[in-house]
Order: sequence, then structure tokens, then C-alpha cells
Amino acid sequence: MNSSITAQTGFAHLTDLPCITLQYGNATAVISLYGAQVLSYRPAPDVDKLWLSPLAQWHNQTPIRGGVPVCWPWFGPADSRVNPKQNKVPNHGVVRTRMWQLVNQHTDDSHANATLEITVDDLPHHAGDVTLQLQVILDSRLTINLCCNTSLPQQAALHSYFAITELAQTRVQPLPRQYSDKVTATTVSDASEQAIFNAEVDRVYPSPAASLQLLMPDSVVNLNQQGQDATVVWNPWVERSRQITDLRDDSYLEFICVETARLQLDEAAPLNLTQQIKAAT
Ligand SMILES: O=P(O)(O)OC[C@H]1O[C@H](O)[C@H](O)[C@@H](O)[C@@H]1O
Repeated sequence: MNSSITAQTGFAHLTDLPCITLQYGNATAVISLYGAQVLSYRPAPDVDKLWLSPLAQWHNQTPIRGGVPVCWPWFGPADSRVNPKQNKVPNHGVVRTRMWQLVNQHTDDSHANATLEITVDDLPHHAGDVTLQLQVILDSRLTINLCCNTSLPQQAALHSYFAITELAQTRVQPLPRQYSDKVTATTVSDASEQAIFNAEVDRVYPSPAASLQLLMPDSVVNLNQQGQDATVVWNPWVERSRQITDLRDDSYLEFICVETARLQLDEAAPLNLTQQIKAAT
């Protein structure tokens, strides 16, 4: 299969955004250097498995709404273990809104592969430089690996926005029956191993299975994860879609987030987190 990696300026309406495109046979993936964010994954030319908000922006320290944001070294608001002085810091860490460098690329007849890197020297809980790498491999599936060799307290998430067609008929399975519900701030025991979407969903599922399925009426996406201790499932529903400025009022009908996350902060450790996306149909 022929493969290539090309630099390009702009993707969708983000016309001045520096990006690279990986191509492998008929499949393509577009990665923004701002945030090292995969914005598009098309296993075939006509269908994007990822969702990008039509209102997404990237200027003025705005994280891009859609694709696969990289959350690091904290998830959500920063805990005191990663932000001891409780400085004012952005949600989901600091690397969504910084430029990364393309440090390695390789293509052959079995895949296309690019590695982006960023060095951060201003973490509130760690003196000195920390280097983070994101490797994206495109073959018959898309593999995204986030790696940090420094031992430090660090959370991370590959916060994927999946494009869906019928929210009411979309399912994620199998999921642990017990989860932490961020909407009600309670722990919930569900009778089912499926997540369905008929209200705001913002859930942290601890110890998830390595393989999950996103079931939609017309397609299935298989998700594989490694290095995670949680899967986060999010859909903002009606009110939050209205409140979030880079979502349209009805954007909640177009995506669900299924996020491969490492959330433990009890021990300082290196990081090696992977999400693989394979379109089954
Ligand atoms: O608006 P953002 O900072 O990108 O966060 C978007 C969402 O990310 C995760 O899914 C969290 O669990 C949600 O609570 C949060 O609202």
C-alpha cells in the first residue's frame, strides 16, 4: 500500500493551522501541530470517524474543540498534587494550547507514522524540563500513543470526539457497571454494561476493559486502549451545548467523547497511554 506524510496549512475552517497529513492507501489522518491533536481520521475518503466543531478556534490559547485533544499533566481542574500553589491553570493541562514539533516520520508499505514532541519547563509541581511524545501510526487502524519517560505525578487523556449519526441509538460497551458520575457527583451502580445517551453524560469508569465498541445504527468503531486506569464518556446534551461557546446549540447530537485516561496521582511514574481506533464497518 502506498503511504505518505505531507505538511499542510489549514484543515476545515481552521485555514491557518499548521498540520500534517498521514496517508496510507485510502486512509488519511490529519494532525494539528498546535496541541498535537489528531483532527481527522478517515479510513476511507468519504467518512470521518472524528468530529471537529464547526465553531472550533485555535487562536488566543483556545483548545481546539474536536478530534483527539491531548490532556496532560492533569485532567479537568488541576488537583493540589499537580498544582500545589493552586495557581490559575487551564482545564485539562497545558499542552492542548501549545505548539509541538514533528521530530520523526516514517512511511513504508505497511504504515505511515509520525512522532510529535513537546518540552515543558513550567509545570507547577515539577522543576526542570519534561518531554512528552505523541506517536500516530496509520495502517488499517489509527494508533495514538502518548509517552513521557519522566517519573512524575501526571494524569493524561486521549480525549477523542467521535462523529455519530443517531445519538439516541448510539451505545458504548462493555463498560464497568460502577462509575463516578460527574453530573451528580455521585458513584453510580448501573444495571447495564452499556452507556446510552438520553441526558448529559459525564462519567469516569475506573478499570475499563482494553477493548470497547461504539455501536451506531450504520457503523461500529472498535476501540483498544492500553496504559489506562479509566475511560471517560462525555456528551454535553442540550444545556451544556448551549453554554459552551465553541459548540453549536445542537452539536451534542453529532458527537460523543470516549476518552482513554490515566488518572491516578498517587505515585510518580512515567506515562505510556495508547488508544487505537478501528472502523469495523
Ligand atoms: O471544555 P473542555 O475543557 O474541553 O472539557 C470538556 C469535557 O471534558 C471531559 O470529558 C470532562 O469529563 C468533562 O467534564 C468536560 O466538560
